Amino acid sequence: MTRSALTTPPPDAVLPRPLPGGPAPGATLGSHYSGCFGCGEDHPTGLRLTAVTPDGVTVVATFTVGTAHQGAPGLAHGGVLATAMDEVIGMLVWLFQRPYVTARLETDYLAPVPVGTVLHMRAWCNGMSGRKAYLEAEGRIGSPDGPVAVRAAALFIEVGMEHFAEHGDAQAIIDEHHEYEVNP
Ligand SMILES: CCCCCCCC(=O)SCCNC(=O)CCNC(=O)[C@H](O)C(C)(C)COP(=O)(O)OP(=O)(O)OC[C@H]1O[C@@H](n2cnc3c(N)ncnc32)[C@H](O)[C@@H]1OP(=O)(O)O
Repeated sequence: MTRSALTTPPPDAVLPRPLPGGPAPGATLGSHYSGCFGCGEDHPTGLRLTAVTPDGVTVVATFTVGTAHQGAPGLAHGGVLATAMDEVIGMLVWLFQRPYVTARLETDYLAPVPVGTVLHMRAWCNGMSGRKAYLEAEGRIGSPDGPVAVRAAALFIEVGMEHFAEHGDAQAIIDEHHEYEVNP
């Protein structure tokens, strides 16, 4: 992965460990919001990704590229592929049981992805330091060990629930996830 210093963990970063009460190995991770473009089951044109965590610290997901996702005729749009990378990384940070948002996303496109492709994605964390999580993802064509078509490195920042209350609709999150409180 061509990664900038901004998405490279510092020497003091630590690797995450599975958290008590987190999903069991092999568990499917639910959507964080039903209206989310990346994972929401109610979104009419979204990617509707679902992910599985094999071990409590990484996630895998598949995304079938459809005609709604084209850039060039017959080929996936690069922005849609970046969205898929952002979302699978977002599903990974959900395992940390604290709210994070994308601060920076870097993407390498290595091969065109035709419509009809099943993209096998994997995301993992390279280290955490304070509020910062340094993350990486890849998408492979056709199978978990197929050719890599897209790679991403990201910096996510932990925020409080007030981030969503101040800038968005925190109540919509709380309505779906009763474990979250805006002013705990
Ligand atoms: C519970 C429901 C979960 C739902 C999840 C949904 C996830 C999403 O939708 S993400 C959407 C897209 N992302 C966003 O909208 C985020 C927009 N950005 C922001 O809100 C802010 O810039 C935010 C929160 C990332 C950082 O702001 P703030 O909290 O004030 O922190 P700030 O002091 O600026 O930065 C903290 C550290 O991160 C670094 N940093 C912040 N942004 C970046 C960046 N883009 N690149 C590199 N470093 C950065 C800062 O330099 C600082 O580093 P240091 O501590 O070493 O000085």
